[in-house]
Amino acid sequence: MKKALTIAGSDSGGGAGIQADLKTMTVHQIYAASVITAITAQNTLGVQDVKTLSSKAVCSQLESVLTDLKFEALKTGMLANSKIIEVVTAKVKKYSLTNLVVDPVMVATSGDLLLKKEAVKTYKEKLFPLAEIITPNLDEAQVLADLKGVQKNDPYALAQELIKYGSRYVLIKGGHNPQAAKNKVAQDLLYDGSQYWEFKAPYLKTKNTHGTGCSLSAAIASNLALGMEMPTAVEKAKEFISGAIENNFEVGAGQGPINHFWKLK
Ligand SMILES: Nc1ncnc2c1ncn2[C@@H]1O[C@H](COP(=O)(O)OP(=O)(O)OP(=O)(O)O)[C@@H](O)[C@H]1O
Ligand SMILES: Cc1ncc(COP(=O)(O)O)c(N)n1
Repeated sequence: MKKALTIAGSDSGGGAGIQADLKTMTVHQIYAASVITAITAQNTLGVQDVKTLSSKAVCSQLESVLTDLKFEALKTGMLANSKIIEVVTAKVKKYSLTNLVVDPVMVATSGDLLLKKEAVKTYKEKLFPLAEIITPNLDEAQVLADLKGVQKNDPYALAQELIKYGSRYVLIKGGHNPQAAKNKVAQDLLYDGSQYWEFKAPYLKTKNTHGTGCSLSAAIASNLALGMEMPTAVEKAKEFISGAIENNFEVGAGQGPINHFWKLK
């Protein structure tokens, strides 16, 4: 049994965060362990409250799992602030962890902030250089790259800028790209500093996409744990997400979750 670790926030509504990661890893037949960074009071309508754990509490969870379990891959989701990013960085170094997938979560689908502004710099300087891949959505890529003019909306320019921070791959997710709904294509762009890979899927018209970003990065980490090369890991993860969005179901009155279980069909 391959093992993967998620370091992320809890979504009490079960659609995103740690809960989405555990479901995703489980349906990929990966043994999943979790380190919780924050407890969000959240449902399909939004985030009602956030309690961020101390970096000490995150540190002791990491020590517990890393002194005992050996992981083939890990992912980070909501890291909330600079101190937590620094603790994660220190442990990745101390335990020589490989196959690190960094999903730089900043804002929930509902628009609620999940990262302190000061932490953007820490991500870029400390954690990105250790990552095998970073997976920002278009909005996050824009904040991280800080480009001006037309380049701001260009995934190719954004990928070229972000690869400079030292991750091996950059994946710019296109679900929030206004072009996606217009052209009816959800396109993600992978870049390794010299080659581009475009991953396309039909853009599905549904409000139930809560947790897509978390689940995509957890699926990439699962596929890396299973031994896939990065382009294949992303291709398979994208197939998984497209199926999970297509098979979504109604939970709650707002933006509902995707259906992780379709993979078991
Ligand atoms: N309506 C859609 N139809 C098809 N694929 C989609 C749709 N929305 C998002 N995706 C895909 O889902 C994955 C997550 O992309 P997105 O850009 O939404 O990331 P995110 O913003 O981090 O996720 P979230 O919406 O959970 O915050 C990508 O592979 C993207 O192409
Ligand atoms: C704890 C937590 N982590 C991540 C997200 C982002 O997911 P989404 O953008 O789909 O709301 C979230 N809403 N909550």
